[in-house]
Amino acid sequence: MSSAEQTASAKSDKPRADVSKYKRILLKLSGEALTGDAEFGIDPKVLDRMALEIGQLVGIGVQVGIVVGGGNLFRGAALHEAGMERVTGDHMGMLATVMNALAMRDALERSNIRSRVMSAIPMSGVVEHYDRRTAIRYLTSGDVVIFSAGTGNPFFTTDSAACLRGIEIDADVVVKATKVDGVYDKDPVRHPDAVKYEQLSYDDALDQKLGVMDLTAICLVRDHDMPVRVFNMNKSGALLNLVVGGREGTLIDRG
Ligand SMILES: Nc1ncnc2c1ncn2[C@@H]1O[C@H](COP(=O)(O)OP(=O)(O)O)[C@@H](O)[C@H]1O
Ligand SMILES: O=c1ccn([C@@H]2O[C@H](COP(=O)(O)OP(=O)(O)O)[C@@H](O)[C@H]2O)c(=O)[nH]1
Repeated sequence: MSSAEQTASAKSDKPRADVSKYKRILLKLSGEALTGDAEFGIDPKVLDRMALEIGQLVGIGVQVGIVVGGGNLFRGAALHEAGMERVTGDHMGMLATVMNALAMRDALERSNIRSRVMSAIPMSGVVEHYDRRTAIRYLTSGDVVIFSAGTGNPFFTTDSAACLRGIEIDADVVVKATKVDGVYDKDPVRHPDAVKYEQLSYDDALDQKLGVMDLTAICLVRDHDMPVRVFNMNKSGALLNLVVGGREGTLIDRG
């Protein structure tokens, strides 16, 4: 554990799982990851697989908060490019994350994993409004908490929301699930010769504009010394492995 992670763990009040390195994590799932083999929307098979992997963490006593993206349905920037007013597009993007969160909760509950959805935008009768202290109470009691509607504000991304919620709930680490194995010196999808980093400092990630996470999100974790691990969610067992201390993906921290 880095000293930052030890500090984060020491100041939290949650029960400790023995086998895991991290006791409370914030998992960021991108909307696109939910599409799987489908052309658009949500692939139930992907949700079921994710529920299984999240259930393994809950099974060893890890407290799991999740921020879901909405890029499989709507992105404000893309809608704006197509002519829509940006703020309206961002509102649609945030509502898309609520739909994904409901689908995720459904998959978790079908796997007998207790879960809650909270929304940064009040949506009475559909989901609970986000409240930090309530969220921490749910996590402490072992429920998975899915944070939806991003930060509730336009011009942000769900990466920033994940970092924000991770800091707020005093998570030990923010874990970002992607389609690639970690952070590379350039986009590995477009450059087959890209080289993967095992570890990267916040400042290097900012200076090199590495593209795997937006810069607002990286500034936030840097300012609050919150470690981030980027890993491949398509690799079966990778999530559990990294939570028990395996060297999965790339660690972004103080360096
Ligand atoms: N330096 C980089 N290292 C790793 N991935 C990168 C990098 N630059 C760009 N990417 C891209 O970022 C994507 C992962 O970010 P993610 O937020 O999951 O995707 P999206 O923005 O499509 O939801 C990868 O699929 C990869 O193509
Ligand atoms: O705090 C937030 C988070 C998200 N969004 C909107 O919601 C969309 C979906 O989120 P994101 O693109 O981060 O999803 P992902 O790429 O993770 O699927 C974004 O494009 C924004 O339009 C927003 O306005 N504020």
